[in-house]
Amino acid sequence: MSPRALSLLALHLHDGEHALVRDVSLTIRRGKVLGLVGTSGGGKSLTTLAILDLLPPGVKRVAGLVALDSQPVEPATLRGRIVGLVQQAPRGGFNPLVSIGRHFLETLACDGLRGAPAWEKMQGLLAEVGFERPAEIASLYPSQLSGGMLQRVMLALALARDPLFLLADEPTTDLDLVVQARLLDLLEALVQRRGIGLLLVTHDLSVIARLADTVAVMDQGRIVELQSAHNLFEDPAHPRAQALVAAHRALYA
Ligand SMILES: Nc1ncnc2c1ncn2[C@@H]1O[C@H](COP(=O)(O)OP(=O)(O)OP(=O)(O)O)[C@@H](O)[C@H]1O
Repeated sequence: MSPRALSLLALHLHDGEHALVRDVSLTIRRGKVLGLVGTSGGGKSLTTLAILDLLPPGVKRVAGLVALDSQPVEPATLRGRIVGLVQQAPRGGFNPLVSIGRHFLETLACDGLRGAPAWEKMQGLLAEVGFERPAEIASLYPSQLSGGMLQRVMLALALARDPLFLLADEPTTDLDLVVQARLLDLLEALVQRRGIGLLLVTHDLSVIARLADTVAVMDQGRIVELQSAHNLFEDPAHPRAQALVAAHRALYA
């Protein structure tokens, strides 16, 4: 049976001088959205990257486990096939001299998919993220697409190997509100249609209000609050969570 839950257990990250992430445990469940919010520099991105063992040089995992349905796994083995990754500012995530189509073909070749079946799968993926003329998009180069289009292409690439879980780190930052709303609709549809478990990292509580089932609040490398999205807005317990909700209400109430 395919795994239902992806967990991070008691993660500690260190840069040699300071603890950056302390005792962080999280569980992402299939068909659900776990929001990860908090102050800038709180440790959200490093926590996300640790799930796939993609930490930057100088940052070490000194303790902690990644598990699928409570069975410990080697994080690097999850990349792409079990867990997809979508990051912010997609332009830097593409090779400018390589067409969109070739980006897909290289990813699909990881699973031995080539030729006509690969083209067919690529067109299906591009259609799934809302492109009406997938073949045309595949022929373009990254510089010929807008930021919002590239973000959708990145999402389609993250789905190329049919992952069960998706890690999305600030996927809507830098997009205009209309494009943001479209991307959030798309993520919600993927969770429902494919039964993907989504970790959604954001500093924007309106994104959380729109999509998350459960929310973890991070502050200075620790999770200081973990509860349902509804309760976070109604009754935030930790001062950091209270400050985030108050700031959100001041902006949007
Ligand atoms: N390569 C690195 N080497 C050393 N320290 C790092 C490195 N990358 C990040 N850090 C530090 O680790 C801490 C957590 O950073 P991280 O990027 O995970 O925070 P974040 O919550 O994602 O912030 P933001 O919302 O601004 O993206 C910060 O103090 C940051 O300065």
